[in-house]
Amino acid sequence: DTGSAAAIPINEVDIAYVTPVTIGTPPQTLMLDLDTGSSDLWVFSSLTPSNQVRGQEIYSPTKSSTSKLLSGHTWSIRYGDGSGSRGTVYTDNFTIGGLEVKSQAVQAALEVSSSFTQEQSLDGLVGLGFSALNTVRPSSQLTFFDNARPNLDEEVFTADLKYHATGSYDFGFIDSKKYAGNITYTAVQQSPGYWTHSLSGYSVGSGAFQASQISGISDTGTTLVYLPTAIVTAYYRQVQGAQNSQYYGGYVFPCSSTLPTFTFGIEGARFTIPASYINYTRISPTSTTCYGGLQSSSGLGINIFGDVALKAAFVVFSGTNPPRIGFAIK
Ligand SMILES: CC[C@H](C)[C@H](NC(=O)C[C@H](O)[C@H](CC1CCCCC1)NC(=O)CCNC(=O)[C@H](Cc1ccccc1)NC(=O)N1CCC(N)CC1)C(=O)NCc1cnc(C)nc1N
Repeated sequence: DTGSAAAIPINEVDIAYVTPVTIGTPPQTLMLDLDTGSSDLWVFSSLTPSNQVRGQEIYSPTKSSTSKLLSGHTWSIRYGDGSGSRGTVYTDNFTIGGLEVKSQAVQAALEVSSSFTQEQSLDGLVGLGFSALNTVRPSSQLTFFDNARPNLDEEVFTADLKYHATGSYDFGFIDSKKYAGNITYTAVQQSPGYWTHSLSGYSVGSGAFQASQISGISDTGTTLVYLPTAIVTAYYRQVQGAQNSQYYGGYVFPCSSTLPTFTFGIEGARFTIPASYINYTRISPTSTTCYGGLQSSSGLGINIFGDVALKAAFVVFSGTNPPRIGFAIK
């Protein structure tokens, strides 16, 4: 089997991407954020208090003839940005881009934090990290990818995220029309459950490539790129008027400043993030100060290759044994 579905930016600065999925019988369509940085599939539901729902589509298990309560099971998740949710668990038929998993664990929210309530374009998440990170107790549940894997033509899914445009996620095949040249693979460390791998180095603008192993996670659920302070300061040293603002919680600069590109290595291959991706957003609609798409990871305890980096490449998440991740130019 295979599947292919759109990855649609939820706002004008690509803060996140959502993908249409269907749940249950008859199918209920929700827009979910496919997130390689977590492993819970959870949705706004008919059980979510109405004062916590603001425009989101909801999953109603009672309206699905194929839903089953996974009795005695609960879940509770906390994300890197402090947001979180918790609830109960059903199994039901779940489809992404024509690929169906029967009796997928669908985690119905009984409570969501305010930042989820405020994000009306996001109806939940599909965790595509390793199942070890799943928070359902007393028995953890498998991700959509782990459930689909035995029936996939190839044990892969790919991410083709785009800058200010709709991209795609494919399951079970690698679409050669979506990239140029070769795919460069590198090893993945699957513990504790993220897609953890190393960059082989970086360069700023036309500067020399600095070879150095930089370990981090490729995370479609994180908007920006978070790298070691030394690298980030070297980057913003090239930006007129840039400063690391306590007030804004990161590097900001005059929107009129010229930004260099940022290149990262995967083994021997090189991928360049255009300056426009790193000129992430104005700090307010009328401001002339802009917030960078490249920020320091100090304080996170982990480097994160988020959407700002991933949208500069075609990325193959390979569930083979051992797992690996591949990058290609597009
Ligand atoms: C089982 C837990 C699971 C693995 C969890 N995984 C993650 O946190 C990574 C995961 O990819 C999550 C998935 C997000 C969660 C919010 C909703 C969208 C998806 N990523 C993050 O939390 C990264 C930081 N957040 C982000 O990058 C969010 C994403 C977002 C998008 C749209 C709307 C709202 C939020 N972006 C922003 O808040 N932005 C606003 C500010 C702007 N400057 C950048 C964009 C984890 O590591 N949790 C451990 C954890 C707990 N507590 C804390 C405090 N930190 C933690 N790391």
